[in-house]
Amino acid sequence: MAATTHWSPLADLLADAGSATTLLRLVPVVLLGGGLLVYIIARTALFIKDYMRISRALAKIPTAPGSLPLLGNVIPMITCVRRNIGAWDLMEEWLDNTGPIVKFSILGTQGVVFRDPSALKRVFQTGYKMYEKDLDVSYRPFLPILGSGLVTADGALWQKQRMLMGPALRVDVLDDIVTIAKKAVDRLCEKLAHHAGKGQSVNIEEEFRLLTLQVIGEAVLSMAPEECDRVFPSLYLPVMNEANHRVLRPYRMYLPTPEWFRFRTRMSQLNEYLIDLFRRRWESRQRLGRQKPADILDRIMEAIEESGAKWDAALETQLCYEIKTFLLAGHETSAAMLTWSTFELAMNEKATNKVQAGAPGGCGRVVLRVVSEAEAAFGLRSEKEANRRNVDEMIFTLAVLKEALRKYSVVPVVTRKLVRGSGAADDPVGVLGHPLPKGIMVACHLQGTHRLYEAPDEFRPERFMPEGEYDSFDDAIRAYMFVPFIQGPRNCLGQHLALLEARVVLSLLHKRFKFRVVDGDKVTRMPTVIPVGPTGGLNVVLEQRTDAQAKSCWDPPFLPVRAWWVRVGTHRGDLASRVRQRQLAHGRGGAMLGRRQAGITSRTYECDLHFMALSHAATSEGVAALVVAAKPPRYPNTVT
Ligand code: HEM
Repeated sequence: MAATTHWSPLADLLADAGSATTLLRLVPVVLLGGGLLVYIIARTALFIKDYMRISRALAKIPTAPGSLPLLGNVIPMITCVRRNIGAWDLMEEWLDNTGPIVKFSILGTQGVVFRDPSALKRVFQTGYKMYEKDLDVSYRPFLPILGSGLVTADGALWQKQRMLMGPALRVDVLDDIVTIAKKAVDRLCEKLAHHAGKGQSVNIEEEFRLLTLQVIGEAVLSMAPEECDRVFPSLYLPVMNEANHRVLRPYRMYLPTPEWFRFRTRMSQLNEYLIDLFRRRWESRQRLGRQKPADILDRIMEAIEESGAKWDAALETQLCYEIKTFLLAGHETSAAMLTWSTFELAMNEKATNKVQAGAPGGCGRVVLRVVSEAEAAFGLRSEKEANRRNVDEMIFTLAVLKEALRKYSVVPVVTRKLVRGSGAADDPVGVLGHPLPKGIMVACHLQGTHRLYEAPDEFRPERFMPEGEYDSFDDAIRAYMFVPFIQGPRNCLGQHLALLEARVVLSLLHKRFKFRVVDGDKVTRMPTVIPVGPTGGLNVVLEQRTDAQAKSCWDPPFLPVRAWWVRVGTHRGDLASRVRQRQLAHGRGGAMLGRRQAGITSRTYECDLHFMALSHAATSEGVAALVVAAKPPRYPNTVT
């Protein structure tokens, strides 16, 4: 049998080592190898020096349990999924057991986590310029999709883009959202009607995801629902799925697996689709001149024209990132909020039905208020075209959504990197009395903040009604006690859109159907994906809610009333302006109708308030006499 010989360049070189030409051939190899070695040593030395600097600066902060050399806390953060909890839940355990601020490390990246509202205020507001987005860890898997879009941009680019994009999402587009959301929920109801009363279960989370994509697709790009259903599930959703997988399995970003290639192909198809749409829109704008803006894209293009920017490939790419950012930021979060709200309403209906077995109507109290607000805004048979003002008045439905965002914290943690300053304490004010060093990751534990409420596991929308628990927090920190959209200059640009859309969808859906969750007691929060929805979706069985039931759901305590109250003796501050401030804070705008001096020691106020808010105010403010008169009902068709 012939022996097989292997050719080896290294063996050849060694065999010829004596000759001068071979030595010359070795020079670049040695130089390259040596250079690489010096580079690695220098990088390692710098890394160790930086690591030691940060460790020294954080010495006084307690360490999270389970930390290992080099790996840090990465193993407990990955394995906690086996306990069916997410890394964010593990962090909450650290905060519960170790202290209000805890340091941790992930493969050499050191960080601190906290939940105190004053600390959030530091990062989000007073010191926000020192903190940038943490692109190295949290956002890395999403960078191929979001690029330098608003969520992932920083510095001057972010500022420029925020100025450009901000108005497009804030002003009159919100009026259109009510109509767009109403059409979308009508379509969903038509679909759900086929399942109603048949005992078939529907994954309502999936339906909400499609619905919110349709709403954002139409609001941003005027896409027809059929077009949304054609494009997004085949191109956009699989790309998002893969990015989500990469969060816990970052190696998927680098291994050229079939999924990696599919990700790339879909990304470029999606980009092509969007850029083609932009070009056609831009050309038609140039041809037809200024028209009434049809959607958010039109508004952005208007801002681009006004800024005098030239339409070129760089602008197209940036716009593509921005639109994908809106699509991503604007649908999954909203779908998760709607899913949890529906879950809570269904569980509430079930609980109340048990208590009130045989009671007329048999609706749960929470559901009943939501239904009554839908009737008020859209008419008894949803025949009315509601406008934004009508939806703004749905304060209880808004409270339900806020409470779902509080209880389930769909975005449980937001991370930043401290980037500015010099010296040992780069943010000398720092958080909770600890100056912080440059280069660390800070994890603002929004979920932890949301659990600083009384009985945090209970679903109590009243917390967010006028004079509720939220109002009772100190003025200095109140805004940082409810942070699903964070606060400050980098707050969520789509929050008004999201809450407006969700009020329409949630109220109309519950006006038409009763929901029962399949295995409701077994529903848990997904431990691996943000935004956090229920593991495996939310399966519900539904039946039609009849008009008669809905009618009987009208809830008198929420009738608007006109009131006069008297406070005797001296009191802290001006009660009238406090009540007014609180109303404004809740978007009620209820102006004082009059104010009159009544004697020396008492004052009489007349104002527009809801009964609930009044009774709270009366008890908490030491009111001596309260006279309440019913206002003419705003929604006569809903009062039985
Ligand atoms: C319930 C729904 C939503 C929740 C809970 C939510 C939450 C958040 C949070 C927590 C951030 C801050 C992220 C960070 O700083 O790392 C954010 C930013 C952002 N959100 Fe939302 N969001 C929602 C809906 C929307 C919608 C509907 C849109 C757009 C149509 C949107 C657009 C954005 C944008 C553009 C930013 C980046 C703002 C900036 O950095 O300047 N969001 N959102």
